[in-house]
Amino acid sequence: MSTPETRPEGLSALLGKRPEQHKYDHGHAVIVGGPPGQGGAARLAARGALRVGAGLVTLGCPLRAVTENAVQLNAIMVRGLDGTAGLAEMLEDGRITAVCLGPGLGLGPATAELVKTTLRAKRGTILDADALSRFQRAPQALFDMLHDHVVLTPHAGEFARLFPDIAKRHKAGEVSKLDATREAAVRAGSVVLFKGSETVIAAPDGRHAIQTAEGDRAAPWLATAGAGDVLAGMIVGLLARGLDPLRAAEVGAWLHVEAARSFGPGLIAEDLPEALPQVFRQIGL
Ligand SMILES: NC(=O)C1=CN([C@@H]2O[C@H](COP(=O)(O)OP(=O)(O)OC[C@H]3O[C@@H](n4cnc5c(N)ncnc54)[C@H](O)[C@@H]3O)[C@@H](O)[C@H]2O)[C@@H](O)CC1
Ligand SMILES: Nc1ncnc2c1ncn2[C@@H]1O[C@H](COP(=O)(O)OP(=O)(O)O)[C@@H](O)[C@H]1O
Repeated sequence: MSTPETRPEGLSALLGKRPEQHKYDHGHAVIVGGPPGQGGAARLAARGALRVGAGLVTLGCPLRAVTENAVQLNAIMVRGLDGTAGLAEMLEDGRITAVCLGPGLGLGPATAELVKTTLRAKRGTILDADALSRFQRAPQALFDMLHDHVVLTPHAGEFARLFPDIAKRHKAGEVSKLDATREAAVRAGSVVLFKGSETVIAAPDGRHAIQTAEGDRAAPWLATAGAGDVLAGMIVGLLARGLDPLRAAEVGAWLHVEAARSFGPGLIAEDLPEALPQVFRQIGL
């Protein structure tokens, strides 16, 4: 089976770095992590953001999780946050260009407050994992807060939590994955990236992209714990670098599959960020 090439256009211009630029020219991405013992997902996301080229990456986490994170990170900075007030204070720094919430964040009430605080700061924002699942009981409360610089990245389980009626119609074969994702994007009022071996990305204005990892482009090794956390990190890194939400999601999804294909069988989530330099070489950066 021949799968169409879905390489986004203009990658060199979007991803390259010029000699006269310094790290702040490539943006500062923040990943908000969760409690001690659950930091792996946020650290994976942070590594994805750094490898995709964000100039600076900080993992913000509860004060009691600082030691665990700091002993495992070097190029990625760690900052203890005293709850939502601490996050709000951090986001007063206008050089922070994008924020990722969800991987390993937990499903408690604090997650909803951190999401609210982040969305008020009007930065490029990616909401994944627990930042989506936390709103299962009241998805509209989340949609009411979203703005046009947000990307939601649900897997099928998370998609069904936020858009149960659409998921039901999709499961019954009444709507395609593309139409389901487009409807979800309109309802949410933000870009939605619906994950899977076929990853569909849609914006509320109807623009869309599809990244297929099937047939010639199959990458079944991506079905491994933490692969989605790395994808969230790659997208926040691209948002931090100034790509618009649809482009960041599209380019991130393409790089994610290319990194998996470049590494091959045996892939684990940690390998994905480390495979990016090889992909960048292949596309001539
Ligand atoms: N190394 C780590 O620290 C990891 C931490 N993780 C974190 O663990 C938390 C829970 O995330 P999970 O996604 O595991 O659990 P969730 O509770 O979000 O979803 C898993 C449930 O959804 C169902 N489901 C339906 N369709 C699915 C699909 N296409 N893909 C995945 N699940 C589907 C599954 O059957 C399962 O019952 C998140 O905070 C996440 O970031 C995971 O990402 C795994 C790796
Ligand atoms: N069989 C598959 N083929 C290609 N890509 C896959 C496959 N299964 C999962 N993926 C991709 O791997 C990632 C898994 O993300 P997710 O389900 O959120 O896992 P996690 O929460 O463990 O990180 C997504 O980007 C998804 O598109």
